[in-house]
Amino acid sequence: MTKGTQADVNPDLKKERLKCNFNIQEVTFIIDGGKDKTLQRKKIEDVALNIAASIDEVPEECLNLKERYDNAVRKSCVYSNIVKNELLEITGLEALGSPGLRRTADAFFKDVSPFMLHLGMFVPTIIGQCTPEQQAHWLPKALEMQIIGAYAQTELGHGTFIRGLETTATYDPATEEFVLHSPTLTSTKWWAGGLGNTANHCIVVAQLYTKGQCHGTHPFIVPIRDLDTHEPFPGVKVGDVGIRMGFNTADNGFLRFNQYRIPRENMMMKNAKVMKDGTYVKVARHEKLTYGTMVFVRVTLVMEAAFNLAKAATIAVRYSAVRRQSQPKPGEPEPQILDYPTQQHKLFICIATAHALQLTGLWLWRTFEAVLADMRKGDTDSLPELHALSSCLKAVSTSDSAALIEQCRFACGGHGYMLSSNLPLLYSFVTATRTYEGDYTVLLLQTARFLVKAWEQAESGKVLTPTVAYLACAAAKEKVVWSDSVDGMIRSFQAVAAGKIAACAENIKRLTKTGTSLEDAWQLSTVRLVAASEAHCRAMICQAYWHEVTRLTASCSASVKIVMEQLATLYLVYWALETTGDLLRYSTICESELNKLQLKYEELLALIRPNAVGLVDAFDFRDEILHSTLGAYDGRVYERLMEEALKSPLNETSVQSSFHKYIRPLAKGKL
Ligand SMILES: CCCCCCCCCCCCCCCCCC(=O)SCCNC(=O)CCNC(=O)[C@H](O)C(C)(C)COP(=O)(O)OP(=O)(O)OC[C@H]1O[C@@H](n2cnc3c(N)ncnc32)[C@H](O)[C@@H]1OP(=O)(O)O
Ligand SMILES: Cc1cc2nc3c(=O)[nH]c(=O)nc-3n(C[C@H](O)[C@H](O)[C@H](O)COP(=O)(O)OP(=O)(O)OC[C@H]3O[C@@H](n4cnc5c(N)ncnc54)[C@H](O)[C@@H]3O)c2cc1C
Repeated sequence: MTKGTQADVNPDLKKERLKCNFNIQEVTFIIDGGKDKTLQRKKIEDVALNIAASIDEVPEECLNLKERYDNAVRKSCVYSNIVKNELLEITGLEALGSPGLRRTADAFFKDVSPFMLHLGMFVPTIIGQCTPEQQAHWLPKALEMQIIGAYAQTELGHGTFIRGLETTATYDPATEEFVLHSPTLTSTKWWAGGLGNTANHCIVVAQLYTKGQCHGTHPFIVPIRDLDTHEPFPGVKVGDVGIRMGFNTADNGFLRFNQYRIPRENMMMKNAKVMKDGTYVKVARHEKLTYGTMVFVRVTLVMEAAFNLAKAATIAVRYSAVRRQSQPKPGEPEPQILDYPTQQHKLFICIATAHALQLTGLWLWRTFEAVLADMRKGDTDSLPELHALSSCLKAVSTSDSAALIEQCRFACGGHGYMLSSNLPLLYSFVTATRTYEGDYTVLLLQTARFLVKAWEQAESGKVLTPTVAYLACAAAKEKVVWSDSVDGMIRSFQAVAAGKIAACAENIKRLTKTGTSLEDAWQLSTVRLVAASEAHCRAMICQAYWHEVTRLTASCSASVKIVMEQLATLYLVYWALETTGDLLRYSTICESELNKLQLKYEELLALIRPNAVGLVDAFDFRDEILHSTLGAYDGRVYERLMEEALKSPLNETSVQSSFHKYIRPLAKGKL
């Protein structure tokens, strides 16, 4: 963070920091995943952010669309040189996925880099879908930025239903080439980040045809523009998809092929091959391994959701400590808005959710690495559970994060609406995560498939995988008695999830018994299935969050343990109160226990209040990364709002030319 001199800091924020009763650094280490990780992140931030060339003279939002894109490309080039020359030196390939890199990217780009998908999906797909020989060919070029890539899977007509993609890649053994073709308007590739004007290569997901037979979708690396002139190759039509709600510097593009040829070797052949004579050979043991990049990105998106929510919470909590408004007690000074319990209700759940998602995200990452290690040995048994886990966690984390970032904006009143607060841009960026890399509903329904199967296994007494092991108790019809202890609350969330899954399974059974097809019975149950999947995910987050807090604070100072447990308990109580209908239905909770729970929640708000600023300081965001007039470390909110306002192009002259052209003639009756 950029601390400045103490003299510059807003006096209310100074007092807040004196009130904080725990060691902030210890909490930072927990959030980062360990002291070593914090040190590495800070080193990456120091190296990257010392480069002055990235600083914008005019705020990004004051530039027109084309200027914004050009500026984003300029900064992307500066930034990729830093990554290539400095950061990869520090940590090797690991730097690409490091939180340090993710954070410094935000210091450079208030919106999104047009290179984001190059690092975020093009490089990971090369690593995940290429043979070692192919990797040796493509990876150095991509890391050296000799080629820039995008990931074009979605089409105008299909995003969710991958099996319905229409782009074809037909093998021609005579020339040992694939012929890429876009047979219809709806087969046009659409949305790929970096594709519109920036990328010269693209991973294209297309239906593979060889020897007259379709083998389903496969990924190909496709050169689309000349490396020197950057002109699209003949047979390639590429461009920008038009202005979007956010992501306007991400260069999302469209792409069409007209019988466009690429060498056979450009098929990514780790999981399936086409031999020179056109023979198709399946290498992978699991049907869905070509979906691997999506699983990887979904796993990373859970921590991405935590990261963005932590930024919004930092902005809103610091602002709420500085802002004073209203006079609840006559004759007394106006209170800091952070003193209002309703404001605490809006904001403390944001801090707790950022912790919950970060710690669950770290746990998910370790699970992902373990599954990858198994798969390297040829064992794909845990892939279905990873897919189920990553699908629901991606859906719920991105949805919660977007909703709570918007809540942070509301919590900042009118000033939260200013682009200079950074909350609107943050929201437009994060709300897209609910859709991309798998829509919310669609992913919850993927998890639901796994849950219904697990329920059937539980009923027949089979051994269950760890994340659904709780279903065994429910299948044995063991009644859960409500208790407001942490374990009691987690057990009750699990009972809710189990009850909902059981109701779905029963509904499907009932419908099929009366002659409805299984597909129709499934469709008729999807509203319940989504709810069951969400309940399962919530129970899992509660369990993982509490488990991680207990584990990680075991060797911490007592005050850190207390504040971390207060936050985690707040998360559980908040969700119990949000889902009282479910708890009344599936546990023994009653009116008096609900009243007790509400009191407990209000007590927790009061307990967390003195540590609120300390808790957001522990996220350890430098001002360059927050980009916010309301959230800077020194709390000079009003000064910064005024400084930013003066940068508006509309303040360059005291009279606009439109006055002479229109307003004056209008007043004189001459228009
Ligand atoms: C310079 C700056 C740098 C800064 C760096 C900053 C980094 C920031 C981080 C962010 C970067 C990334 C940005 C990303 C931008 C967006 C990119 C995209 O959207 S790309 C586009 C993303 N697009 C999407 O996400 C599209 C979403 N759609 C889909 O993924 C699929 O169509 C589907 C999964 C919904 C269905 O697939 P379908 O083939 O129809 O399958 P069925 O339903 O018929 O199920 C059959 C069986 O298969 C099973 N199974 C399924 N999947 C998997 C799996 N992965 N595994 C295992 N199993 C799987 C399933 O469980 C079932 O099993 P069972 O029950 O039978 O046992
Ligand atoms: C900012 C942004 C960046 C993107 N970047 C990329 C990229 O780089 N590369 C890329 O390939 N793609 C990219 N995408 C595309 C993205 O992956 C898709 O938009 C996403 O997967 C959703 O698919 P869709 O647009 O087809 O939505 P649809 O599937 O058409 O969804 C519309 C509605 O239908 C519902 N629906 C669809 N199917 C079902 C079902 N089976 N059951 C119940 N409801 C259903 C959905 O829940 C949703 O409410 C990007 C999208 C955005 C917004």
